[in-house]
Amino acid sequence: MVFSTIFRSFTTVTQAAILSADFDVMFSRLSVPIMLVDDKSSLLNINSSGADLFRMQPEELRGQFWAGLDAQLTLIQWRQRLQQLRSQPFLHYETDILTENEFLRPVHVELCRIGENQVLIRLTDKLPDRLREGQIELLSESTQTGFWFYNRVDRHWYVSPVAGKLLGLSEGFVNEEIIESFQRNLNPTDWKKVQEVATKTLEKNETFDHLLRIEGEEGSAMVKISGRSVRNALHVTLVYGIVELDNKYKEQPGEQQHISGELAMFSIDQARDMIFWTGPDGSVSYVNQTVCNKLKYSQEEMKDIQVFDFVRDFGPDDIEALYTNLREIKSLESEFTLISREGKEIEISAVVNYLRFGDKEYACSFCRDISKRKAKDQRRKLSEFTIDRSVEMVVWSNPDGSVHFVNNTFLEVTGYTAKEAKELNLEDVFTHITAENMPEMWKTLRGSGSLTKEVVMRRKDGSLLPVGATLNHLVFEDREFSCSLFRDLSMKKRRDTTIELSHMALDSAGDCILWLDAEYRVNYLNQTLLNLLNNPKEEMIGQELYRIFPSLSPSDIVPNSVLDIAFDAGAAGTRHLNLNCTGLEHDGEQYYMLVGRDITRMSERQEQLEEAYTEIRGLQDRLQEENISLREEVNTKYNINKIITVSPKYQKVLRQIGRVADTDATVLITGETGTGKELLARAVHQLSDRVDYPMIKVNCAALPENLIESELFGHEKGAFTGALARKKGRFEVADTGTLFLDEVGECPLDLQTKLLRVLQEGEFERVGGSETIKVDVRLVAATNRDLEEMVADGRFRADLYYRLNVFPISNLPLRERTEDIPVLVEHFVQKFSLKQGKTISKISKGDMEKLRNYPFPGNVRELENMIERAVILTDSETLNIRIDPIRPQAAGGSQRLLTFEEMQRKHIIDALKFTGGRVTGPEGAGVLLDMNDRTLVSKMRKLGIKKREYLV
Ligand SMILES: Nc1ncnc2c1ncn2[C@@H]1O[C@H](COP(=O)(O)OP(=O)(O)OP(=O)(O)O)[C@@H](O)[C@H]1O
Repeated sequence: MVFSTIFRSFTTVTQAAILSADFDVMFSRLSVPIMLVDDKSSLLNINSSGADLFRMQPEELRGQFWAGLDAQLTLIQWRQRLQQLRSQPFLHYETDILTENEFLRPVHVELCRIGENQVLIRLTDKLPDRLREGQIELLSESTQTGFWFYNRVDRHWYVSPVAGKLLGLSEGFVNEEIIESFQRNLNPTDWKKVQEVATKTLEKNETFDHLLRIEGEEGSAMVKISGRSVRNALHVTLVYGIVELDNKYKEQPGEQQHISGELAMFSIDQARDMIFWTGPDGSVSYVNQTVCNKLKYSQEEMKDIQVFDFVRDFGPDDIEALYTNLREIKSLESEFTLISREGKEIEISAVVNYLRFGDKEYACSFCRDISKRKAKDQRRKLSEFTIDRSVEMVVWSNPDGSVHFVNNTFLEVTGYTAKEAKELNLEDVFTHITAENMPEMWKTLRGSGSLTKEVVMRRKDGSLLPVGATLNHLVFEDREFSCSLFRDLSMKKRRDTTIELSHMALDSAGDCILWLDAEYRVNYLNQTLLNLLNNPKEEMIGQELYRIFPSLSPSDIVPNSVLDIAFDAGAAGTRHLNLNCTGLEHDGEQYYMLVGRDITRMSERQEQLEEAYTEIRGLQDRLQEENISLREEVNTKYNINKIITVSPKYQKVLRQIGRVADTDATVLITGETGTGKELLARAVHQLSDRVDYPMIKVNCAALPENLIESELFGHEKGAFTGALARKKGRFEVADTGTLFLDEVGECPLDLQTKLLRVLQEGEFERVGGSETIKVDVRLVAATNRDLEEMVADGRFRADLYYRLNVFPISNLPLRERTEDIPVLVEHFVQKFSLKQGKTISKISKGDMEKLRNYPFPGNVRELENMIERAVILTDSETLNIRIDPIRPQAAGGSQRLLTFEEMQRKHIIDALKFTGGRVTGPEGAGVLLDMNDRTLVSKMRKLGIKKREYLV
């Protein structure tokens, strides 16, 4: 019953408790055979009662396998049992265990699992219970029947005193001597019979009944020995039986009396207790055989000595005091130390009885050797001593909270005396324990077997102390205890605070900190680094280095080195770290610390700076080139900003302009439409000495044939219908300045003749006038036509062509200077954004690439229009541009087919150029285009055409 409680209480014992010294002590103290095995059935611990069943020492058994000791158990069965133990708390079965002498002992096995992988095994010896020797002796005496048995497994003989007497065995017989002694009392024939019977009985499960003549010291007698055997699956384990006098002897009452007296004496002699009869003077009247055996004196020798000779520290005064006491209370219990003949000390516990026969007084003492118990007490004291010196406070308490035991550490820490401590209750000491919650605590403790928590302890002076507590539930000798261990946490708390502070400091450091272990796995990383990685800390600990910095490998981690790395920090983009690597050794382990400074901004600035330098270098180079062509050769009035270019080829063109500008030479600018011929013409004017005088433009293609002459040379009043007043012609207006003849290839042939005259003679007459007018005009002409071809075809006068072609400048199409596209885009975006009041600062890389690859048949004008449209459509910082797919070329011509909108646009612009920007009225573009003025205005708005750009 007691055991089963303990056994069950073990099921709740935690792993920590199993490892504790207390557990070991308790385990070894248990009298029931018990052992602890792991899941591989290896025996971790066994107490001495358990080891006795194997007839071995605990040390010999530890480490052996239960599956080997259990004669019927295989390893597979053991695994099955373990499996069963997962779903049920206990398992029982019957088996045989293999003893040291290779006998099988039948046992009952009880298994229960404790902790994760340990099993507690309780064994119950199933060899038939021995009757207690005392009981047997009683029975023997009253029935005059002797009992005996032979435990074959333990090779243990028991022969009750009556049986011994009947078999004529000598006194003080022990195991091996019994057979020898017995044989001596038998005649050889009987001995042979006995041997045969014994062999048969041990082989089979037999009963026997045998009559033998015993030749004892006190004459011969006929005795009957009966017996039977008990066996297990393999062999007989036990033989037992009785011995009694043959009936014929029993019928003799005198003899019976005699034997009975003898047996009584014999019984006393063989009793386990030491029995002394002593007188008040210290003389020894009688000692039994057990005393002789223990003290190593013979019966005779004992009669010559006094109690003072073998009881330590016991003198005449003591015996007198003892008798005084005995006469009054008749019986007393006391402990003495006996000294054997060899000087060995034997601790005894004695029950001393007072006997009086006539005038003679005796002290009859029944003494039991308690040396073993004393040694145990000694051991207990030693463990208490050890507990007292433990750094942990130990408190054993009862279920009502009253303190059962405290160690010295507890007294030192709390300031209580040992006496005061005994009066304490847990609720006096721990702030969290109250009489109300105590039952709950015990319930939890019983359920889980152990509790660990941080609590606050109240010292005697009322001051509080944080302690770490481990409470264990233990049942010892049928009593429940809580065995609690407390550790002063104030130091730990202080250390924890320091650690916490250091962690906070590391976390709030501006630098990224990463600790790696010897395997280059993450041991710690601070918050700064975590913020960059954007991953939970738990996921990062234990990870390999590349998970943090993919570009780093363990071989890069060299103590005292500095590394610059870039890594992808997700949403935060690419980050640049400057890492300092340090190697450290702690507790014999190697660690590496990487302290990284985020130098992303610095790197970005560096990159920006480098970009800026490159740009500046580029600008410098460009400026240097421009300087050569423009600043050195061209006058300072030249407005370089209006001509945007980075193309070296185009700069050659500009250098030509610079060279010819301040001469009076006629300049012929050729090139595809929209390449900027007019821009070059204006540059020639601006860079010439005539810059302070007007540059007058005449678009030869836009002038109606009937008006062209009067437009160029002017007319007198009434020269033709509608000539209401005299009007100066463009040549006259351009006097001392520059006349720009745009699209000169479109000039009608008769006009070409008149033009030639002006160019050759520098004079002309107004239409309808006779006055010869002389003008000083610098002529710049431009055309997108191949004049040479026209001359060859007779569509252009050769002499005029040579007159114009004094200084030919061939303008480049945009597709031959694609490097100008990005700068022109930027220029136009800026120009139109400003106009539209927008802030557009970006263009996608893809769009820019598309633009660079676009052939721009309409050249810079087409690009300009494209950008203007895009700016109108853009509502963000990034230009929203649509690059039209390239359209086929117009059949037979060099120009591509214009869209309907482009065509309308070109047509309106041409009209505006002709009217000098006038839209409405009799001289407006509406009349030319045969369009209602309001329709034209709205069309222009829709197409983004500004009349002021065409005002002359
Ligand atoms: N290098 C340049 N830098 C800035 N703008 C330019 C450049 N070249 C041309 N442009 C612009 O392109 C548009 C067309 O230029 P321009 O009228 O001079 O060309 P064009 O060759 O005379 O055309 P067309 O043959 O149709 O008369 C104008 O708005 C002009 O300012």
